[in-house]
Amino acid sequence: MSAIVITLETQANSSDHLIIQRPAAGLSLQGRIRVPGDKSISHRALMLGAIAEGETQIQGLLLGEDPRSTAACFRALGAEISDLNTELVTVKGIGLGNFQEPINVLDAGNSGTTMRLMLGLLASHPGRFFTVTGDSSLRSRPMSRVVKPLQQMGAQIWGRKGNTLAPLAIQGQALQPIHYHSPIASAQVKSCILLAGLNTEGQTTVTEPALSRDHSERMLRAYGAELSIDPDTNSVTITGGAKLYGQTVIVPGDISSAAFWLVAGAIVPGSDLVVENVGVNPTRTGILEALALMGADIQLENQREVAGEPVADIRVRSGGLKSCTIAGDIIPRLIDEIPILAVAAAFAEGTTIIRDAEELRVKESDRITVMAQQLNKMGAKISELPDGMEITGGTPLVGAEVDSHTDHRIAMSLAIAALNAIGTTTIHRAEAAAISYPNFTNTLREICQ
Ligand SMILES: O=C(O)C1=C[C@@H](OP(=O)(O)O)[C@@H](O)[C@H](O)C1
Ligand SMILES: C=C(OP(=O)(O)O)C(=O)O
Repeated sequence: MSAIVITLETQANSSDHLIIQRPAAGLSLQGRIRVPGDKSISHRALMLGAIAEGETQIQGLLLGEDPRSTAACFRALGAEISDLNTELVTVKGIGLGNFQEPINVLDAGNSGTTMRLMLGLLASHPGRFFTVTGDSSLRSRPMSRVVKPLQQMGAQIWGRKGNTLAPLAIQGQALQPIHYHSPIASAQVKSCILLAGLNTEGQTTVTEPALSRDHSERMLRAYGAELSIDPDTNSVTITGGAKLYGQTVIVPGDISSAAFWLVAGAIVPGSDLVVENVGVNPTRTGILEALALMGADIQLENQREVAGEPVADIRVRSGGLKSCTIAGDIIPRLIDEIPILAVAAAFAEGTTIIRDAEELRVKESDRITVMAQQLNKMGAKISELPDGMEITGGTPLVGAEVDSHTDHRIAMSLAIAALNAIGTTTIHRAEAAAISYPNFTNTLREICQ
């Protein structure tokens, strides 16, 4: 039985080709693995640590490019953040309202979360001027979704294309509280307004059309903010002016990263994998529900609560998958997992429909178009819908030359598809994985042994 060959080749332009040569038979995935820290929680631990009084200690921080961008921005705003490459990261907070005016542009890199959440804080710091930018992907992503409500609070923000695109310039102001009815279920929009509200006298409320991830709400409370939540209307109200105090944050493994292994274990015959220590906050577990609908054999073991977030070990064993329909309120609870869900659907019997996911078009890439194009190169049958995809599974995939379009979730989803495709797949620009999962290729090798 020949083994799988996984090669990472760095090109002259310093981008990587990930080459996966799958054996004709005999591959199964085995082992107990861990995934890196949750990206959403990592950003928030750094940000709230920076605006709190005293010291925050963070265990298990994600060392991906995105949280590194957050750390760099908040260092420039005055917080003392220790070396990120250590087991315990400490943040010496400067207290709410105390940002220093950075002497240069704040660079959020590839991270929408960094830019949108930070904008809420910057806009509400009177007397300071800030400029923010990002990489070419982030500079093309819509910022009006946060700029508009911040302007309703009195913020002064300027940007390209009618203040909708970064680079943005912000003249900090004392803001007015609002009740904002967000047209989209977005944790970034919700968190931006809550952070602006934190630094604004009075009560600021955000209502969203469906519940998005609630890490900000949980962590703001833990740091000492006054928050009330109305689950019937998906509304959160924050009372401005509270002092935050440094906390110990233990970051669980990221379910969005675990999703790659859950799908890999479900589709590669004979597999039995356990992903340990994964955050299973109910606002993030849509992927588990979707895979259950598809008939995947997934079990939660050792369920517990760690530092205010539910955590479990997740076991997956391979088995035939069937198609399903994913739409409506579940979408925000699995938004980042749709690329890998498309891979699962390509191996499932029947036609899977994904709808209400137009947000995918404004992520790091247009994830609807890119996933359809790239997986179709491998022989998948995916047609685009304006707000999703129609995926007819069951035909074997074959190795091909594919491209991540510099989108981390696309790079990793294509690698998992390659594990179950006949022959050799080359993923161009695979280095994008480091945005949220720096050790992805090592874990891939580990479970294929
Ligand atoms: O708040 C967060 O940490 C995130 C919210 C989501 O974005 P939207 O708020 O744009 O849906 C998600 O896609 C992103 O990866 C992380
Ligand atoms: C969309 C994502 O992140 P962000 O919006 O923070 O760039 C993601 O991680 O898939």
